[in-house]
Amino acid sequence: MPNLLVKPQGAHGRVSHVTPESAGWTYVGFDLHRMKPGEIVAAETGSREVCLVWVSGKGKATAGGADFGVLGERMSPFEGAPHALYIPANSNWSVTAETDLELAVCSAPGGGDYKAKAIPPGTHPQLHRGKGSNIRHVHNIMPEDDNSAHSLLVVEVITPNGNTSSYPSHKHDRDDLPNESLLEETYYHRLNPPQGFAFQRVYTDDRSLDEAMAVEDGDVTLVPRGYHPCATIHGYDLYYLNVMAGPKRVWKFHNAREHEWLLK
Ligand SMILES: O=C(O)C[C@@H](O)[C@H](O)C(=O)CO
Repeated sequence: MPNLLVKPQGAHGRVSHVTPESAGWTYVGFDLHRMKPGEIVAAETGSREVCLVWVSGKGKATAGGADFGVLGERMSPFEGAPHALYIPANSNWSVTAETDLELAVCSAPGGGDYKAKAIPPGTHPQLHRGKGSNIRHVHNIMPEDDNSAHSLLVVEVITPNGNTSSYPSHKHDRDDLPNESLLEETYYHRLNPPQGFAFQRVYTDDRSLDEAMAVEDGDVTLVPRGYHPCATIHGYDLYYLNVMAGPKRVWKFHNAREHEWLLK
């Protein structure tokens, strides 16, 4: 099985590159580009649909021949909501950086009759989940109820320092609706301030998979199956961007029974 902790390669250009082949799975792809003003990244989508997320910085976008203008507002993922752009399969896109730009390219198998669409900040209200030291702040970017994609689900989460998230432990690794859906998932992690770290455990009930990872700024983690809670340490907030996809565009998770009391 591939290593579940993917470190960035350098500080400029395409620093993270996760494909279904490299991850040893079927659906989710994730790239992270760090661009300088004037640099261009462009691609054909082919059989996959794509959601571009302006993690930080500004850039001019075109998709499928349409001009979407300059997108991006925030200069840090810890400040406000993101701009994003959905592009269906069999199309193309380009982004020209106007400032230093941290651009995420989230992808999954395409299909259906979907149109390229900008997703500006405020499209989905910010959610606050959990209680006490399990409070975290959620910006949905492409949630399942928006009916605007074939298989991609995209969300970002801020976990304040000292808190947990993706917790109590839950999983989504069985195609058994209405009880549970099967979704692969990537996490793109940022820390504030950046010298910090956090932890993520990926594990199954039988512990045939059980990895505890120290996560640093810019790391990507892979969740092929199993529970995947995160924990931050005092002084360091954690941002992550999740990409999920599977055979059905439904996020139906199963809570670890032994921790469900925390929800009562
Ligand atoms: O609520 C959270 O803490 C975020 C998680 O739900 C995260 O998006 C995830 O684990 C999705 O399965």
